[in-house]
Amino acid sequence: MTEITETGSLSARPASEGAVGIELDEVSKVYPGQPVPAVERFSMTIEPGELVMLVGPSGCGKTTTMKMINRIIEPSSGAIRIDGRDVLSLNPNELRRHIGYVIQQIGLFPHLTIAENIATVPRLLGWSKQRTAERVEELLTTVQLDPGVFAKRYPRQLSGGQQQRVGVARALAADPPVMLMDEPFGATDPITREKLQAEFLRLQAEIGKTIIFVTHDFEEAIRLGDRIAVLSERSRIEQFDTPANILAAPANDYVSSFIGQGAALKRLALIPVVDAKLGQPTGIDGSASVDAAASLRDAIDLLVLTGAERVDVSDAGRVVGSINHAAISAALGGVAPRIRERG
Ligand SMILES: Nc1ncnc2c1ncn2[C@@H]1O[C@H](COP(=O)(O)OP(=O)(O)OP(=O)(O)O)[C@@H](O)[C@H]1O
Repeated sequence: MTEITETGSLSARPASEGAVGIELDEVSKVYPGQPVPAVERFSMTIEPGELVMLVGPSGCGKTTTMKMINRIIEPSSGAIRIDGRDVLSLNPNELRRHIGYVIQQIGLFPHLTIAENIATVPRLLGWSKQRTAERVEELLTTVQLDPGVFAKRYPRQLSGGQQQRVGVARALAADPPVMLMDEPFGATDPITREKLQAEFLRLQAEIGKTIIFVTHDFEEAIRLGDRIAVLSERSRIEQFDTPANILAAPANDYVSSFIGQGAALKRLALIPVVDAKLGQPTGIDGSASVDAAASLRDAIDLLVLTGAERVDVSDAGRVVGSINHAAISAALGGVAPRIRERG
């Protein structure tokens, strides 16, 4: 699997060694007293190490679908298997210790320090003090919070974005093979949100967990997901595919309306410059250049910004060709976007 990082470079994203697949088989949920199911016969297979985004409007059943996986909500019918094992046959508490869970409200315990919050599951699992302390330190560093500064603080002494990072660290504490994330960055301002998304992508490139991520933000789904499931009422799957394929060929009007304006521009963000047919270098000394590993959207950006007809493309500081509008259009129409596609 390959993806483009926020800096525009391509990177492999291996599934972590312990990553597991998840299967949902005709899963339904009817809340007591409700005439219609909140989720109706939802089926999906998620590959080990895959990051699947569930995207859909408010009330369509995203959260219910996800919470059935760790049995915070019990399904009314259907089967759920993690690594081939029937989730409904497992002890729910035991199950939840093996599934990381991050939510928008973060849910840190206010009376516990950051270190104690992160240590919640290791403590339940009976880890030694030393092993727990080492893990806490490692995780704080992973989510880019200095342990010396933050370990002993209380949640109220952290900003929203910092608290959200602690939420992610806490979910990762016992190295669960599966992570469920419910609008984890929803409550943060746009700048913090983007930063958290970028950090999260970097982290996932390292840890390769199997992740189900709920969002109502299609842009977020495109940016983060290996595959996106676009859901309508009762968690009906309108399309389940890679971001590139959904943008290139929305299955129906419902999906198109979700994509909104600017589908071509959104697709450009997923295609690397090297996928376009490059021309000869401009030969203009000191002219602006775009990195070969950056996206075609970056190339368009530079063309618009400079007003040039053509800009150079560089690789490791060396000019390897040039790109213009025509080459970018051709890349959109002529080749299948390959970023984020499974390979
Ligand atoms: N405990 C409950 N009892 C009855 N109905 C419920 C309950 N929880 C959720 N619902 C209903 O089930 C449907 C799906 O809710 P769910 O929270 O899964 O949607 P969602 O897509 O996650 O929405 P949002 O994006 O607003 O969080 C909604 O119509 C909701 O009103």
